[in-house]
Amino acid sequence: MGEAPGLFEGHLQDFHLKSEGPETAIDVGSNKTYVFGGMENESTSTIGVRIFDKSMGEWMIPTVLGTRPGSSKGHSAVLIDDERILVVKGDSTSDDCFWFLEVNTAFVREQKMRLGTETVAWSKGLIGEVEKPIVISGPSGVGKGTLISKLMEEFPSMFGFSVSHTTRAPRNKEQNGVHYHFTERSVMEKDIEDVKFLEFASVHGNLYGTSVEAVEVVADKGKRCILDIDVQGARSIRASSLEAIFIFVHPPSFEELEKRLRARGTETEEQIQKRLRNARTELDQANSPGLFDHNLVNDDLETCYENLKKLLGLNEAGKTTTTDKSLPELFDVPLKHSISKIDQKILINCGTAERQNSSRNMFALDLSSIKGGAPGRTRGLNVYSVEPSMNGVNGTKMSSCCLLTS
Ligand SMILES: Nc1nc2c(ncn2[C@@H]2O[C@H](COP(=O)(O)OP(=O)(O)O)[C@@H](O)[C@H]2O)c(=O)[nH]1
Ligand SMILES: Nc1ncnc2c1ncn2[C@@H]1O[C@H](COP(=O)(O)OP(=O)(O)O)[C@@H](O)[C@H]1O
Repeated sequence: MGEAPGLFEGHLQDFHLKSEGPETAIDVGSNKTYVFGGMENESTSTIGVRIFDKSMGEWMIPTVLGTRPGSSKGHSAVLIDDERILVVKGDSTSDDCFWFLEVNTAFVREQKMRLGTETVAWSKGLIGEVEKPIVISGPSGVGKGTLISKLMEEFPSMFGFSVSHTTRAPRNKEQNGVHYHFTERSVMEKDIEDVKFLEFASVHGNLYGTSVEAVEVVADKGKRCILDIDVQGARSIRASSLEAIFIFVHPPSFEELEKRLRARGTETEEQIQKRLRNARTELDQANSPGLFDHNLVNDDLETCYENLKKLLGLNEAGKTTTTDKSLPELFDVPLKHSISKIDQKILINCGTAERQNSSRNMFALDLSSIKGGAPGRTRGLNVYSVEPSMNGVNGTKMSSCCLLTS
């Protein structure tokens, strides 16, 4: 904390402030100016964030949540609404140029209360429609893993598994980083403190959790995320900003569940007993109002799998289209570019002397399409190329114009 450096004196009211070096300042409300740029510190290479509180005349260094953008030699920024700022990284491609700094979303407000510090959260913007993640819950031994494996095998380009963290010991054939990230309890507890998990729960005596990164990795590949988590985790996800489809898998009978658990041969008798006790509670909770969207009974495996595909809209035709699914076409955002906000659209002008003949100089980002937010990715960005006109774009008069840095 300290005094505003001379650089900003007299300029802080200016909505689009240009600073020396790769720094940007954006006013949010009448009291705060968010300044970002440079490096956070020598050991991290990311865009740092500071806040100047005008009423107090003090700088604040916020707690920064979410995966951060890599460092950039220049970026532009614009205030979207009183909840978030869009930062466009220069000298990058469209799969890594849109970053949202959440300053007052529900998630950020909640974390501010919890941490007792000024807090912001980064959320990377992903172009294109990504379908909602799928949460699959059900008692131990019901066949969740078997169903998920079948889905991933049949549709490898469509689905990606969210690899959870757990403190339980690996089973014989389980690989670290593939089935789970096997973790020490103390490490996982620290990561939970540092808000690295979307959700976590104590299940059968061990900690399990979905890290923000586990979901982001899948989203970044343009795949639909599948989460195999318990009922407590499903509840937490329901309450979070991650919109998902919730499926509960039932056994045909309690006896059959016990038979499968024993036949799997991965647990000791004591662990089997614990899992069976917990299964009764989980089965009771399957009917909690508003929690699960779909219930499946895994009696005959093939029938259950077909039903799962049906409820996910995967018929033979779907299979053909989804296998051909490709990521959106990439475009470059040069270091020198500018952005402007017009109603619910952001215009990105990539026009430079060298690129004057390029037909792909001007892009529009439709803000009305954005979904989700921190922690995780802001999905479904609709970006398209537009023709500039004398009076703005397609006759729309440009309002605020934003800075570019270099
Ligand atoms: N809340 C939560 N539960 C999880 C997570 N990962 C796995 N689980 C659940 O933990 C329970 C135990 O999983 P596991 O030890 O692999 O045993 P299994 O269900 O018998 O295969 C299952 O109900 C999983 O759905 C997670 O990240 N979060
Ligand atoms: N419909 C089914 N009929 C018979 N056995 C099944 C069926 N579905 C799964 N299994 C078997 O039951 C055991 C438990 O399945 P698994 O997928 O590990 O359950 P979960 O992931 O829910 O703990 C495995 O040995 C699996 O092969």
